[in-house]
Amino acid sequence: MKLALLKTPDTDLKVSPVPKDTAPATPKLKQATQSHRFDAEIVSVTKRYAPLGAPAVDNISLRIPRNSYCCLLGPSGCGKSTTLRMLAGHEDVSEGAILIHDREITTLPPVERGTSMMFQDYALFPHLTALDNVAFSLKVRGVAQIERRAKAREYLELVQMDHLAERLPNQMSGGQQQRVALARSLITRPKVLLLDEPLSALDPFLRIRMRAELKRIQKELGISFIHVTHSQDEALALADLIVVMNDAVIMQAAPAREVFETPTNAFVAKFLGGHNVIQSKGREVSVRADQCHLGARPGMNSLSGKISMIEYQGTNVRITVTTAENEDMTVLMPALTYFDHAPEIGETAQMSWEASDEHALAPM
Ligand SMILES: Nc1ncnc2c1ncn2[C@@H]1O[C@H](COP(=O)(O)OP(=O)(O)OP(=O)(O)O)[C@@H](O)[C@H]1O
Repeated sequence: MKLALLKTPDTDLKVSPVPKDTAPATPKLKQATQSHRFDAEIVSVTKRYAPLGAPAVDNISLRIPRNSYCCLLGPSGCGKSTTLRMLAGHEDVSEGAILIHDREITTLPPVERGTSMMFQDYALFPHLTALDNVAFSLKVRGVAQIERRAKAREYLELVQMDHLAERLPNQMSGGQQQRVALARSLITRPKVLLLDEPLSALDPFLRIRMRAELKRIQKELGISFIHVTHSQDEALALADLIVVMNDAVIMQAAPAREVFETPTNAFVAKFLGGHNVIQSKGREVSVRADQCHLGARPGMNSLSGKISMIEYQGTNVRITVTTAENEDMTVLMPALTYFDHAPEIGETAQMSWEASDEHALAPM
């Protein structure tokens, strides 16, 4: 590949301090309209940590449309963090190219790429207040104190932490530190924000609250966020674009609803959960667990097995039917229906589904 061909005229390469005229008293943070088609593009990128070893990322291509919330989702070791680190410039690309706003940045140092990274452990400076932590990168860039503090306040307001501006990190909760870390990574006005498992250190309640906040802030700023996660729920809740990875390659990249409703192959269907992968009339299909029923029904396809697990989930009950071939199938039924005739573990059961709810899977 001739990477030079991908270069576009550079109008925004300089690592300039935030322009002086962009520090309004009230936040006006949305980025100006620009003409690029994609916020980020990955073009046939491969990463090999060892010259002869298996690639950690193997010839992946991805286009992230403007103003997208993109989640990189996949099991441990599939190459998500490596992809993120290559976007950030923390890891060299072995082959291929990366573009941000149509400009090739493959070999540029992190600070010149228009990206910013928010780390899992927040990495705040312990001796600096929230305000000074957020202002820090502007200080490094030579922005005057009054201006950088005004700007830092604006970003603390965005993450609803302005009331704790003078607190040190050890005087803040994990969730509050995370908001400060988010403000700190946004103050340089990145074109794309990279987030490596940003919610994993939070308790489940806070995680759900923060993910709503992340989505709000992403839409408010009008930039793309690329967020690495192991969590299917998190990706489905947040993402405009879900990128499912496995074994160093992209299995599917599509809007959340499309990935859930039409997984491309058995890996995606199983990894997302909520699907049964079934051999039906000589082909492999997925059927959503909430479209499967307990008991044989006329005109429907069915299989038989034994009920091996019943999990009460509040709104729904999740019932596992284990077949003679030792395959676990799931029926997700409304709790109210379940309690009408509560089946029990060990019972022989039929699982049925409409042929029209079958979704054909591509061979892997
Ligand atoms: N610095 C490194 N040197 C050598 N191999 C590495 C390095 N970093 C990652 N790898 C390998 O590259 C592959 C992809 O790792 P990566 O960290 O990108 O996966 P991941 O999907 O982010 O996993 P996790 O969810 O566990 O963080 C793995 O096999 C890993 O062992």
